Amino acid sequence: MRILPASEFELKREVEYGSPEQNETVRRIIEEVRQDGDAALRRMAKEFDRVEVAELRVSDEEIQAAYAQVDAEFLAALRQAAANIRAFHEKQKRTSWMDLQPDGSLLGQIIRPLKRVGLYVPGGKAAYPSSVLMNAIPAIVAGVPEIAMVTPPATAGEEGINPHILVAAAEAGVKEIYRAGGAQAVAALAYGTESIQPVDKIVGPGNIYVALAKRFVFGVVDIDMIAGPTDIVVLADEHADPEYVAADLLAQAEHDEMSPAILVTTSQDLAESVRLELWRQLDVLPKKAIAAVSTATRGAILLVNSLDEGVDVVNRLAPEHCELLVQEPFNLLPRIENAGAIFLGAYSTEPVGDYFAGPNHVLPTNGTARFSSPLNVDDFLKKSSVIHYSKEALIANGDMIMTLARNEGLEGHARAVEVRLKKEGKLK
Ligand SMILES: NC(=O)c1ccc[n+]([C@@H]2O[C@H](COP(=O)([O-])OP(=O)(O)OC[C@H]3O[C@@H](n4cnc5c(N)ncnc54)[C@H](O)[C@@H]3O)[C@@H](O)[C@H]2O)c1
Ligand SMILES: N[C@H](CO)Cc1c[nH]c[nH+]1
Ligand SMILES: [Zn+2]
Repeated sequence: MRILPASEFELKREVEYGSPEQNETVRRIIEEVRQDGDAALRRMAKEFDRVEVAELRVSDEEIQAAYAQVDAEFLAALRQAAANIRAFHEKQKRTSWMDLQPDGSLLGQIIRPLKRVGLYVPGGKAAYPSSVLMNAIPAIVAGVPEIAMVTPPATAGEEGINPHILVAAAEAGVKEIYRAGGAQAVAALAYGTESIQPVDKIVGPGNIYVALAKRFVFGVVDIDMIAGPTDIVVLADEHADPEYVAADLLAQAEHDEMSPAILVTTSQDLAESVRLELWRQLDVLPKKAIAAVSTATRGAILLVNSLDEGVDVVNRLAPEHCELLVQEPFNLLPRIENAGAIFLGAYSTEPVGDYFAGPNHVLPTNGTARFSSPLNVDDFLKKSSVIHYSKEALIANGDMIMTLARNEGLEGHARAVEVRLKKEGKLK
């Protein structure tokens, strides 16, 4: 991994989001699914996942049978993670409110769950039961009545949906699951096919094809955010342990060849030792083939003159994950403005958040933490404003409303008020 001054570093962002070829592929896939429905999903399962899919929907029997294929240790850990995620998201719940004014008018906000949402659970290079929980639990806490989940029909060349994914879905309470991945699954959720009813919103992370497809269908349905290839920035001082830093960078670099893993440090010594550690740890990493590409092409070790400069670099990069491996992490916390999730101190390694602590791991990537938030209960709610004006309130404020309407040249708006004031004999 290259070491360079932070001032010389230009992050390779997906400015146009994906290459022209990837955009073209996704456009074609979406069009084919719109035209051919289930047949297109089956064709693409063959083309991209190398499997024949007969039945798109996973049966209840298959879901139950998956329990026999997972061990007790996994199930216990999954259940504890689910409890932690549920407890965290319960705190995000909101309630409708109504405010009665002294003049008898009533203003308020009604909050309702979305009716039908689609969850994308990635599964191309690795299977992500943790992403099932992270997608489904906030939707369930929000009270969404219909949840459809899609996930690729093969993972890492192995045919079939990984049983751990099915068990995670069952534990979370998701029953409607389809064997479809990539852009084609997103298109199916947005437009519907013979087997898949369209949804109101699509959430969940995925690779560049999934992220692009979500962007394409936005407007037909809502989406949560662009949660594409994962990324991490570690801000470390001379007190950080190079073994920990290297391990945490690789933990994200192993997700995807497109995943940036970046160290920002005030210490030249740490920079050198992390580079050595990275070589050592990469060499024995099972996902070496992926992490070697991401660290070489997107990774970097950036030198800064002070932690203040380091914080500025973090805010400029706006990472999905930011680890503060410094002596006093809480001192820096208030200044980290752009980050999907912030991990403080040597023992808060990023996988604690990926799997277990409770906050959501579906997070904005590619610098979108400047304006997007982690997946949360609000993503599954919609709001309606409630306005009730009493006769007294309209009489008291009608003049001002008419003034504003006439200022915009909208006489019809003014008259809708005027007609009422006239009838009440209150026109000044
Ligand atoms: N941001 C987050 O919150 C978050 C969370 C978890 C995972 N992730 C990311 O999710 C991604 C998972 O990626 P993945 O690939 O393992 O699974 P995936 O399910 O996202 O994508 C697999 C699908 O991509 C499609 N595909 C693959 N190659 C294609 C091609 N050349 N043309 C068209 N379609 C193609 C196939 O249909 C395949 O089923 C990683 O980038 C990981 O970093 C992000
Ligand atoms: N780091 C990924 C994006 O936040 C989530 C994940 C799932 N499993 C392992 N990691
Ligand atoms: Zn991860």
